[in-house]
Amino acid sequence: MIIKRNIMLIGSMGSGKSHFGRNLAERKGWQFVDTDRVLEGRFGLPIAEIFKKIGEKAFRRAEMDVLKKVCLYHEAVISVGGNFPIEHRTLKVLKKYSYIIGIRAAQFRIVSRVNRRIGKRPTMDYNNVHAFVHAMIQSWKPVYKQCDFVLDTTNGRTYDFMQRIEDELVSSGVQFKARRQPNDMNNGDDKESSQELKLNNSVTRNTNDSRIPKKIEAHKRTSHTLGSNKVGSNTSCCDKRRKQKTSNQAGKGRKSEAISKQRTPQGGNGYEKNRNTNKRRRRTWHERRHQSAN
Ligand SMILES: Nc1ncnc2c1ncn2[C@@H]1O[C@H](COP(=O)(O)OP(=O)(O)OP(=O)(O)O)[C@@H](O)[C@H]1O
Ligand SMILES: O=C(O)C1=C[C@@H](O)[C@@H](O)[C@H](O)C1
Ligand SMILES: [Mg+2]
Repeated sequence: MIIKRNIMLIGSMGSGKSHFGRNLAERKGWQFVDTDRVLEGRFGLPIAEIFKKIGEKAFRRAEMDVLKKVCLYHEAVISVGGNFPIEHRTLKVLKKYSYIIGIRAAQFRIVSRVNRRIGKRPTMDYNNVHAFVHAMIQSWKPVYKQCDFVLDTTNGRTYDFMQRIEDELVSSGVQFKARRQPNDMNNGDDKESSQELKLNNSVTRNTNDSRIPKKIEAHKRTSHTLGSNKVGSNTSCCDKRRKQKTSNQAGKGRKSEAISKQRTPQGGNGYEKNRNTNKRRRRTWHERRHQSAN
C-alpha cells in the first residue's frame, strides 16, 4: 500500500495548478496551499514585486524553504510555483510525502491563459510569449515523466478533471495519512514522524516534539551547552557548589560543637558565645532546661 500525506500539483506556468488545486482541495475537504500565496503572505508583496525586491536566487531559496515545510502537511492539496526548478533530487524527497500530479496543457492553451494577466509572472517574456512557452514546455517534459500521474488540462471541464484525479487515486491504491490527533500520542505515528524528519534533516528541523516538557528541554539544553562547550567550568561549578554544601555542613558541625562546649553551668546567664563568630546568642528554652538539668 502506498501511503502519502498530501497531493502536490506541479507543472509549467499557466498549466492550471492553482485552479485545480483549489477545486480538488474543496472536493476532498482538505486544506489548499499555494506556495505562491504563502510567499506573498510572508513578504507582504505580490510575486512579481518579491522577485524585483530580492532577486531570483533569493526568491528560489525562499520558495524552497516554503516547499520543505508544506510538503510535510497532512491532507493538503499543494500547488507549487510555475517556475520552480524541480530537480530529480528535490522530486525524490517530495515524493516521499506527496502524491505528485503533473499538470500540463498544450502550448496554445497556456499562451491564452498567461496572456490574461500580463506582468503577473516575472520571468515570462511577454514580448515573445509563444517562443517562451514552447521552451518552457520542453524543459518540463522530463519532469512530467517522474510524476505519479499527469493530467492534461487542455480541453475539458474542471468537474471531469476532478473525477479523473479521484479515479486515479483509487486505482493507484494510494492512502493518505491523516494528521495525528492529540490522543494518538502513543500509537507510534509520532515516533515515525520525528524519525522521518530526522532522516531528512535537509527537509526541516524537528521542532514539534511536544512530548518533551519545556522545563526538561531547557534543562537538557543548558546541560548540553555546559557539558559540551564548557566542560571545565561546568564541573568546577558543580564542584564549588558541592564543596560549599559540605563546608556548610561542616560549619554547622563546628558551630554546634562550639555551642555544646559552652553548655556548661559556667555559661551562666542563659546566653552563650559562639567561638567562631564571636557572637552572643540567647539559649533556647530546651537548652536552658537541659543545662539546668545538668
Ligand atoms: N481548466 C480550466 N478552465 C478554465 N480556466 C482555467 C483552467 N485552468 C486554468 N484556468 C485559468 O488559467 C489561468 C492560469 O491558471 P492557474 O493560475 O491555475 O495556473 P498555474 O499553473 O497555477 O500558473 P502559475 O504557475 O503561474 O501559478 C487562471 O486564470 C485560471 O483561472
Ligand atoms: O515567472 C515566474 O518565475 C513565476 C511565475 C508564476 O507562475 C509563479 O507561480 C512562480 O512562482 C514564479
Ligand atoms: Mg499558480
